[in-house]
Amino acid sequence: MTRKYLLRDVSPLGDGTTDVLLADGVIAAIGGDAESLAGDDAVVINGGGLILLPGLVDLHTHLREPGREDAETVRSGTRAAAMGGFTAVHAMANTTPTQDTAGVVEQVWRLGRDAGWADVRPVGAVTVGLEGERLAELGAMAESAAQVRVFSDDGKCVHDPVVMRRALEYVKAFDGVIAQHAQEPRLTEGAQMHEGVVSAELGLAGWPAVAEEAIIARDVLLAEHVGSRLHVCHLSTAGSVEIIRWAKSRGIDVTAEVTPHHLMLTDELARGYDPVFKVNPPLRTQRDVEAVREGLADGTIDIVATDHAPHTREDKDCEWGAAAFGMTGLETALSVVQETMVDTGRLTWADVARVLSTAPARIGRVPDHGRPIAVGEPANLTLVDPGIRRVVVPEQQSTQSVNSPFGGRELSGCVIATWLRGRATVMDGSACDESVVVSS
Ligand SMILES: NC(=O)N[C@@H](CC(=O)O)C(=O)O
Ligand SMILES: [Zn+2]
Ligand SMILES: [Zn+2]
Repeated sequence: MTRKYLLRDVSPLGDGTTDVLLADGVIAAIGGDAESLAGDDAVVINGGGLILLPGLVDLHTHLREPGREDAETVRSGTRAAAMGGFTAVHAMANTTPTQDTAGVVEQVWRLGRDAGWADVRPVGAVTVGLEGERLAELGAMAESAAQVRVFSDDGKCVHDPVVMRRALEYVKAFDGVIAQHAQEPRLTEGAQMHEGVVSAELGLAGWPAVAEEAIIARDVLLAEHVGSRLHVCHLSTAGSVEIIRWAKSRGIDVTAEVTPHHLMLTDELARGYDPVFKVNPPLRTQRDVEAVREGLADGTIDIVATDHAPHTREDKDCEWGAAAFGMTGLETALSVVQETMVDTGRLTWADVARVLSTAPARIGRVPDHGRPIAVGEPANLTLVDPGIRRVVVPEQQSTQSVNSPFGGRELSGCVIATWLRGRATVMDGSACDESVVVSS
């Protein structure tokens, strides 16, 4: 039996205020009868001004287990997810061993279930060992207990067009989707950062926008040709937004994600040679940042996904050229979206629920998440205080790694509480310095 929670005067999707009762794992009442049905034993949260959202769903998380438990584990990564307001995460396949068999994806799924912080949906590798040659056992992963629906060689691009075509065709049988890390490998050999004015000045090898755009253009045409569903990971350039806009206008079944860091940060940050800003795809220009914000606002880009990529100090605290690509993001994603998109008037909180919960749940075919806030629905929810301002301290986060590009920055908003099937995974506002009054 989970406890009952009475949320007084909360604002579902930021629209009006009401009382919400959580009991027996579901939303038991909204409005009038919530108070009377609560009884004496409910935990009461006085939520004046707090926004209630469906639990966030991340389509792109690196949990690093099995293989790199020194950077993150399923337990530490999903705890970070809960702190960030997430109730479900997709665990990327670039683990060691690779998540390319039913056995490995079931292991990751089970670790997530046992940890209990958030539902873990393992992503299956497209090719054996992410090597881009032979298709992995996609059907067996789909039919396993992990119920894999998203397949990706993320970290690497499925660059052989025949392999990509076969994968797109194959996953139709079980309503799966191929999530492509769009990076033309020959155009990015040795690349260290975005190719442009700053890379030329710093003398670092450039990762041109066309290396991303060429693969996206090819893949939307392949998806159209075989009538399959395609998802584009961490889209980062203005040109990519244009291609997706064109593809959608033709009716091609493509979805796309942008990361919080590509919504906020630019390649100017590389000037300090601090590898905390080294990521794949690289931070781009202000013009690209404007384009991805606009694409997210007009629906061209479907979702925000974190690409939470924890790395150890050994792998990050070195010279730029030797450092690993990647940055953490689960505990700052919602704040970055609030600051770049809500506080600027580009998205409403209902839109935030769409881009961070409903749409990723739909793309990943995740049951019980991304649902409306309505009586009878599973109580997968997060409660947010948009009024808080907080400085990010990576060492104090729940993720085991400290490679946050937002360390030392002040951000808006903080998660106060998160519920997974009616059980509180975050309750004391521990993700921020302030908390709402909880009495029981
Ligand atoms: N984003 C990154 O820079 N790194 C990711 C791989 C990836 O998402 O491509 C990682 O696994 O570290
Ligand atoms: Zn990637
Ligand atoms: Zn990734």
